[in-house]
Amino acid sequence: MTERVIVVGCQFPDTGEQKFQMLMDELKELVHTAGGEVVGHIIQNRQKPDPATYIGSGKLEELMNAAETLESDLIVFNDELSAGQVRNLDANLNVKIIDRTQIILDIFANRAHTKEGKIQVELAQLMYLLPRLSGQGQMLSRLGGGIGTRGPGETKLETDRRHIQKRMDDLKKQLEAVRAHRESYRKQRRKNNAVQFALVGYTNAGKSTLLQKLSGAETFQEDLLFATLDPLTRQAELPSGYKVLLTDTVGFIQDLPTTLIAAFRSTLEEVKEADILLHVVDVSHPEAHTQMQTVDKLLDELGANSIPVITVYNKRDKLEGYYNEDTSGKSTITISSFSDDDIMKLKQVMEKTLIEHMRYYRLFIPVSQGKDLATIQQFTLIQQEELSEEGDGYSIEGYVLVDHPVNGTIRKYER
Ligand SMILES: Nc1nc2c(ncn2[C@@H]2O[C@H](COP(=O)(O)OP(=O)(O)OP(=O)(O)O)[C@@H](O)[C@H]2O)c(=O)[nH]1
Repeated sequence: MTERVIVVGCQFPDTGEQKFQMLMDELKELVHTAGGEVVGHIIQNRQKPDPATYIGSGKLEELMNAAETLESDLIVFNDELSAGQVRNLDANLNVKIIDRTQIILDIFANRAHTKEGKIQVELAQLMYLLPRLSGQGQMLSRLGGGIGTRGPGETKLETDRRHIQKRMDDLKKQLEAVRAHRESYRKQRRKNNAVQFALVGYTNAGKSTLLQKLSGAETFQEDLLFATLDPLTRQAELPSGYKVLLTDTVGFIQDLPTTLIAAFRSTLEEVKEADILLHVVDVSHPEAHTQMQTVDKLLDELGANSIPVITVYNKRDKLEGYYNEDTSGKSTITISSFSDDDIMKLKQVMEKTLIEHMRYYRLFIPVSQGKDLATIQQFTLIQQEELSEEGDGYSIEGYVLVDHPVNGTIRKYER
């Protein structure tokens, strides 16, 4: 059954008209992603939120009427509500009420597919719930199912504060264990010296689609926000045949509640591990510029601002007319993920950017050294390989990561 949803938002003086509109539109998309249907919206201009009911009493009455006339099952507020506000609204409205954080949590809960993702979602849900437990009776009676109540932790939520605290401690321990496991995987990767590209970008920019096109592998992808909750890593082959790793990351969103940023830190930490970032931008989105700034700001906060970035303006096919390409000197490319030609061009830019961070080598290797030849072919980016006229060996030109163990083998034949 599709829940009928009314969205409610307040515009305060410090939120510009445009930003407020964007946040409201985004909330509607979030409702859609969570499986609901927006049947109405109520907005109010206020100096500050009403401490008791968030919206003013007149608006509350309007909301009560709308909820009845529109036969809505759910009201979603475009902000984080306090426990008191929820309690007071609950007392006036006969409909389930949730806030922006809860709907994001709900979507995360539905999307988590790895152990780490599930733990993080449950932890974030409990962190959200804990300070709001005072009005327990009403809070818990609201957990009747549907949007805002789903998730790995849903049955465990019906328990007291102490129990929740204990559950959180357990989850944190589990998370540590999962992270230790991932850390060992990272060490392995460093040992193999595989180059890692990470896809970052605003939610729905097309990261999962690009990961799939670049790697040729099947990955989960759909036209819904947050299709990607857990990092996904795939292998991709650059034009020279050099193999790199590509990691997808969770989509950024404006004003992501801080509790969520903390809970999803490890997903975003993948970003810091990357050698090069692909910042995917939906160039057809009217707010593309603001979205880019949001991503840049969050990358800054993560301490990932020293990693080279290739800006990928995606969905060029949705643009009418010519898109004026950025010529600021930064690595940028405008593509459509659906064009094989564009994907090839992007791979060329990726290879070019990567080469800037590698060492050039030139060598001659006798045909008798088959094992070394195979190693060099596997671990370096080869630009040219030619059998000598005498047929006794290969001349090879290429690039190698400066700290890769294969440098030892290369040096034996370099000239
Ligand atoms: N027209 C057009 N649509 C695209 C292009 N690339 C991706 N899409 C569509 O955009 C939607 C979102 O793509 P995803 O790859 O799921 O986006 P994402 O960035 O991974 O999204 P999150 O997981 O929410 O962070 C899907 O419907 C894609 O088919 C493109 O170049 N052109």
